Amino acid sequence: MSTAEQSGTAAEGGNVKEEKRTPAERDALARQILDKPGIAQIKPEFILLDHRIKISEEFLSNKSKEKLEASKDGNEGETENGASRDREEGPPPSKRMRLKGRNKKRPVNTKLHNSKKMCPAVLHAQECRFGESCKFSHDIKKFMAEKPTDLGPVCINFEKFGKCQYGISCRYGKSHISEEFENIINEDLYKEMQSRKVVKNALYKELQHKLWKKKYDFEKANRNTAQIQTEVRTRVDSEKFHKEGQRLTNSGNDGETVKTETCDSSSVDTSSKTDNCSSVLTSSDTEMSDVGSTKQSDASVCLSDAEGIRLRPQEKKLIDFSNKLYLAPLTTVGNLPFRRICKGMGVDITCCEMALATNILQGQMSEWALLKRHETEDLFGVQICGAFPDTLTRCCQLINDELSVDFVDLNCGCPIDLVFKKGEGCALMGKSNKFEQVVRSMKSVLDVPLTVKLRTGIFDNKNIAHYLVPKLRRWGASLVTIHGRSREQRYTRMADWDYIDECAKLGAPMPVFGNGDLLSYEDLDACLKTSASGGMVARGALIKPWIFTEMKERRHWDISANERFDMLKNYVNFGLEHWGSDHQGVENTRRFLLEWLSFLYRYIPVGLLDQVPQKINERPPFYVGRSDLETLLSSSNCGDWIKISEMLLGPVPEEFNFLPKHKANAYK
Ligand SMILES: Cc1cc2nc3c(=O)[nH]c(=O)nc-3n(C[C@H](O)[C@H](O)[C@H](O)COP(=O)(O)O)c2cc1C
Repeated sequence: MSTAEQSGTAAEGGNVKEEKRTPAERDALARQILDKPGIAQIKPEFILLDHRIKISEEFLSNKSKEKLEASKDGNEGETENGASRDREEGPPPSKRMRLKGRNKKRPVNTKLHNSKKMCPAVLHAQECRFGESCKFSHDIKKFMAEKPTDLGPVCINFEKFGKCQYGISCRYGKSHISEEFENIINEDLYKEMQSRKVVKNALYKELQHKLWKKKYDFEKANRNTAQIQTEVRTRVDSEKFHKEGQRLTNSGNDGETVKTETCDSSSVDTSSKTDNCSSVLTSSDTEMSDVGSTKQSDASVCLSDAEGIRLRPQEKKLIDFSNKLYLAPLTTVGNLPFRRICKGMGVDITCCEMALATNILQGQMSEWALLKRHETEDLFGVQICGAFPDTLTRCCQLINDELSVDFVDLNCGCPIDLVFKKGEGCALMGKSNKFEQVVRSMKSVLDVPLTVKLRTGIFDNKNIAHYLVPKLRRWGASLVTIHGRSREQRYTRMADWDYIDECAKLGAPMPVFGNGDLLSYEDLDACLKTSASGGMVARGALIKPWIFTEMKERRHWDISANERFDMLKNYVNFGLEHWGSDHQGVENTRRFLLEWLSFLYRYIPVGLLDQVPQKINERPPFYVGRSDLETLLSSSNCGDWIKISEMLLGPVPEEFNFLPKHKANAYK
């Protein structure tokens, strides 16, 4: 039985018999639960057998109070939004249900009807060019009369930038909307902030049009890709020819076939078990020719540019990645406001969420939004994902020429079917020749370092990263990060740090970062005892962003619930800055906050633990915090996350629904 199943069974027992137990029996059961392996060691006095979170009424919105009343009448099973249940209620879901994926059929976010939105032109005191046919409201008085009451007295955008661009539609408009419904501007502050460029990498209209009309000049990328593709293909053909000749000679001699290393010249053989790294070290005959060809092509590609001044390899920007703390790219949750929180907690390297190269090349606004960089992000990279050398190289040229980034990361770890089946993400690991073309071509158009994020391999027990790491060094990667699990494993097992160690040795002197299960400074210490040059933190940062402070100061921080709540307030303010302070901005901020809360609740306060540190895959029994707020923050109940969002962003709109997007927030 798995750890999670064990804990589930124990807790279920607790729920069913709760009414009939004496205090002594309850205590005994609590200890029994605690003694189970894989369960976080919470001090017995905090263990709660009745799992319903008790929250002071002051924290509850009117809607929540109504729901609470309803639940007292017996409708306890469903949470506030009717979407999720307490994790120990009812029979455990079948394997099929668990594997089904929660993000299918997720409820769609409710959107305000266009007639209830102000026309953007009117908002900015301009004339609307659509006139009568405009689908938005032009009636300012009606709009203001119907507008719900403000969510707070202070608008973060007005306070920080001297002007709130959401004008009268701002949900915190009291501070900057005059009695005549005009948007007040603090001119001095506004001018100062305009010149500062707090957020970089926005897509401007002219560039978007060029991309839409396919008028951007990708000559450099196209030329380099074609040249490198020809080189790789010629080498592969000559190797094939050579091998075939050898095979014929040998079969002519004594009938034996010769087994040769397939890794350099063809697709990585993912069907054979390749756990022994020594084979890579000894099969270096092709390595030498590889090194030669890479060097030669790099030189020719980088120095043959006639159109302008190009950087020679030794002039390109170098980054010393070693011993830096790296916040992993995190789709949906690793947004700019969250990265600002982590910067405040001491992280060194930040990276944007994975962006698809094809969408960037098409000038899609939503994809470009992922590439935005805040001024506090002093070592910042963008992560791109794609399948083909030409698209990825063009995307790199665009990033290199138009954006402010310190490095570009190639995603070769994404396991999801949608990406994998297109030959992107993790699939590149299984195509050695294509992988070489991709990395060398991308590298050839970049003036900043190229980094690569890998998994141990595609299939369980068939590790292939050790083949690829030395090659990536030769192809020009400046850093490789290895997530110590295969695509097939997802999060079902602990990351394999011994294997990461072996790969890091093979990659030297190129730095190799380890990634997987880091949740405390002790975990980082263990990581740095391997040959890895540093650690990348993913879920650990979502569960406790102050992990970076703990790692830097080498201590456990018994952070109070109030401090954690203040952190959420900061996040919400960053969110209103980033997504906007009008209705849509508030609801976007709420949605991303809820996604984050679906990880954050897993933090167990240090002061409650019998055994420090908390481990990432340990599931705690139900417990009470040292205050109502601490208890609320530890709730795994989706309805409680919504309550927290209401404490920060006011009541949810009617028919509000939420289901977390990522399955990785579950213990299994
Ligand atoms: C919510 C979530 C989103 C992720 N998004 C990305 C991503 O966009 N790009 C990527 O390379 N890895 C992504 N990952 C994988 C993580 O970067 C990391 O490799 C993995 O979670 C293992 O690290 P951990 O054990 O510290 O969580 C994501 C992981 C999670 C949990």
